[in-house]
Parts: sequence; structure tokens; C-alpha cells
Amino acid sequence: MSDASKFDREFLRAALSLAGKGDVDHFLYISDVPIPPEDLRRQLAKRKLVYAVTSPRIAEELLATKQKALVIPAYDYSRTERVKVALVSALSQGAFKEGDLVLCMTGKLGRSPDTLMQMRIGGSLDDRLTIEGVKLGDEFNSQVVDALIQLALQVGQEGFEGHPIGTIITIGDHTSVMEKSRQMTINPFQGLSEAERNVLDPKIREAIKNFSVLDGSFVIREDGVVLAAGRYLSASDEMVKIPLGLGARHAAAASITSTTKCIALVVSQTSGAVRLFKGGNIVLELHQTARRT
Ligand SMILES: Nc1ncnc2c1ncn2[C@@H]1O[C@H](COP(=O)(O)OP(=O)(O)OP(=O)(O)O)[C@@H](O)[C@H]1O
Repeated sequence: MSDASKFDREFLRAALSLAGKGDVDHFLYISDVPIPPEDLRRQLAKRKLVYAVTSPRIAEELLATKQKALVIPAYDYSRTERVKVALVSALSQGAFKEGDLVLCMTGKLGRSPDTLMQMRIGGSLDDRLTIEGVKLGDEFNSQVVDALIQLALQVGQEGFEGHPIGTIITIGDHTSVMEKSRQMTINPFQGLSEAERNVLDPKIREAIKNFSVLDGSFVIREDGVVLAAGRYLSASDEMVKIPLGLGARHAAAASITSTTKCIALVVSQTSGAVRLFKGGNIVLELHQTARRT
């Protein structure tokens, strides 16, 4: 065993020992390589362990052995972004709750975890994000929101046929959103039955990815049914403030979420970053380190 991997293992054992302490509620391990069973033996951390993996197959294998696992997209984000994506996914699935202390271990995609981070749910992850903001309220279906965040990350990362694209996806309060918007292009979802246009269906998510080239916004009902694509959001709220450098698309998302009860995901064409707006504010911001071209 090389010195580096020997140290990796010592680092992991030290993390497991910290995770076993009474103050820690969960140990979020963000890696596709499960911890060797011998390292988990007699560790209190074992029952607190939640894996975040990039492959559904690995997640299924872990679940089959009664371990907890969630799937995050396989993109090359920074370590902090990987922690954010995994925490959002865990929160939206109800695996963590307000006030929980989560010890997060992460690293670069495809490498051994090299970073340990402690996060208090409800505390601040960085200057402009509180994980608390990500708790969206009971009217939202967490599976729908989680699926759409993952989809937005894919759109930001992959673009369309190698070209960067941006989009807005509103979720919830559809009656008000439809009232405060107008059709800019054809609505490709018209004519399909509700069962045929729910974002919980991977085929529909693939279609949304492709239709993201259309100008305008997608309007999604709380339960995941796609009501429209290509909507121009005409709500305007002079009071909303968006960070410098963000333009009309982000301003539209801020305004529609401040004047209705919907939330809105925005993929920036310029940077590939994904931002979640609620009540006119950005409550989650996910930046990507590398874009696929
Ligand atoms: N009110 C709106 N409703 C729906 N889409 C809009 C609205 N305003 C702008 N857009 C879309 O956003 C696109 C980009 O606008 P702009 O460059 O000003 O936005 P931005 O906030 O800087 O976002 P990006 O980072 O994606 O460039 C427009 O071409 C249009 O398709």
C-alpha cells in the first residue's frame, strides 16, 4: 500500500471516529467507493452513515445491504458544491432534519475523499445560502423538486449539442404563474395526457432537456405535471434584488417567485450555474467547475 493510500485510510478512520461522537447525527459520505466493511466494524458511525453516490447501481447495492444511499449527478463540481447537492437531496428526501449536525466527507470525483466538513442543518453553508431555505414547504413534492434540480444541473453542464443553454423552470402555484405569463413559442407538451407529461418519468425529463433550447420558461405543477414550455414570465417586481452580473432571466425568476407562491430554478446560459429562487430570493446556488463541451 502506498503512503498516500495508507494516509487516506487513516484519514477515513479518523473521520469515522469523529462521526461516532454523540454530537454528530449523520455521516454523509460522498464517494462511489463504499467504505471497506472492516473499517466500519465496531464503529458507532456505521448507523449514521448515508452514502451519496453517482451511480443508481451502486445505490441499489448499498440499499440491498440495508445501508442508506442517495444518488447525485456524476458531474465534476467543486467539493463544496458536491456537499450542497448531496445535502439538498438528503433534505428533500427527509433523511435529515432541522438542527441535525451532519459530518460530510467529500473529494474530487473519482478520487478518495480528502475533505471533512461539518454542517448544521438550518445553519449557513456559505454567504448566500442557508440550507434552511431549501426546505420548501409541504405543498412541494420533494421527489419532483429533487428530480428538477438534478435535471437543471444536467442542462447547465451539458447544454444542447455542445452549446451552452439556459432556462427557467417554475414549480407550483401554476394558476398564478400561467396568469402572469404568456406563450412565446409553441407548447410542445400540449395534447399529451397528464400521465404522459410528468417529470417523474425519465422520458419527460429528457424531453425537457431538449426543449430547454426554446426561449422562455417551463411551468410545472406541484405534482410534477408539465403544463407548458416556452412561457414568457411577465411578472415584474421592482423591489426584488438580484446579484450584479445576472440579467433578465434571473430577474424574471426573482419577480415571479416574489409575486406568486411558486419556486423557480434558473440555469444560467453564461455560467451553467443553477439557482433556486423562492420569495424573490436565491435560496440555493450551485456552481459547476467544469462544463462538458
Ligand atoms: N421574463 C422572461 N421570461 C422568460 N424568459 C426570459 C425572460 N427574460 C429573459 N428571458 C430569457 O433569458 C434569456 C437571457 O437573458 P439575459 O442574458 O438577460 O439573462 P441572464 O439573467 O443574464 O441569464 P444567463 O446567465 O442565462 O445569460 C433571454 O434570451 C430569454 O430567453
